Amino acid sequence: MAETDRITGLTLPRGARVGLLGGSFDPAHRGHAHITREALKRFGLDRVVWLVSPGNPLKAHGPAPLAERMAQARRVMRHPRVIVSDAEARLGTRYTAQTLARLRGRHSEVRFVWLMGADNLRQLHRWDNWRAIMDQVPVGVMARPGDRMSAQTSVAARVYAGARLSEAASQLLPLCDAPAWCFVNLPMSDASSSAIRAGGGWSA
Ligand SMILES: Nc1ncnc2c1ncn2[C@@H]1O[C@H](COP(=O)(O)OP(=O)(O)OP(=O)(O)O)[C@@H](O)[C@H]1O
Ligand SMILES: O=C(O)c1ccc[n+]([C@@H]2O[C@H](COP(=O)([O-])O)[C@@H](O)[C@H]2O)c1
Repeated sequence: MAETDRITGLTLPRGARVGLLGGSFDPAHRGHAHITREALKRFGLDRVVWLVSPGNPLKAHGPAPLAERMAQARRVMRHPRVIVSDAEARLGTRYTAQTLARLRGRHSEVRFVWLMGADNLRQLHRWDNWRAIMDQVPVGVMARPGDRMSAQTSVAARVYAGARLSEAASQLLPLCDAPAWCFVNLPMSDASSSAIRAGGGWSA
């Protein structure tokens, strides 16, 4: 039986292949659920953890309260292999490079994969210490409307071109040593939190 880590609150079996989907989830929507189900299949993951962020360091406006976003995320994503987590708030980290270092330290026998939509790969080089992200864990990138091509020619994609795994080999991603990244095409969802907020559709 896996033990629950007293700091992160996560119960992750030894050797498990665990995808981390970091996000504001302000609010969570069907696009998040869709890429999560795809990631489980395409990257051969045992679990996906939704890391509900205390606040994206690049976004000027703070999100809705964490408890509301967690509750909404749990309503949107009910799946036996998906965990909605406030581990970043528990760890007191906001920057992904730092979060990964702490998670890897506390769950040293887990194979983590950082997951993100193509829009985030496009701007990854603006994140704090971004190369440390690529150098710590394999990264799985999922197509998103409008960003499929630009992401693949982004700064991060070019700098780490030699570490790209072909889409046909996506199942191997969790077993790769970093740096390694893989872009997968999938039936795309145009859902976005900003569109929901703009439509006034956010209700916790
Ligand atoms: N429809 C989607 N297709 C692919 N990836 C997505 C989609 N929606 C969200 N993601 C990815 O999920 C992660 C968390 O996204 P986030 O919580 O910021 O939602 P968002 O819809 O992108 O929000 P916003 O519109 O406020 O930027 C990011 O890596 C993002 O790229
Ligand atoms: O570490 C950074 O500098 C950094 C900058 C921007 C975004 N992130 C992370 O990227 C994830 C997606 O953020 P968001 O707001 O687009 O959902 C979330 O986990 C953020 O903490 C991280």
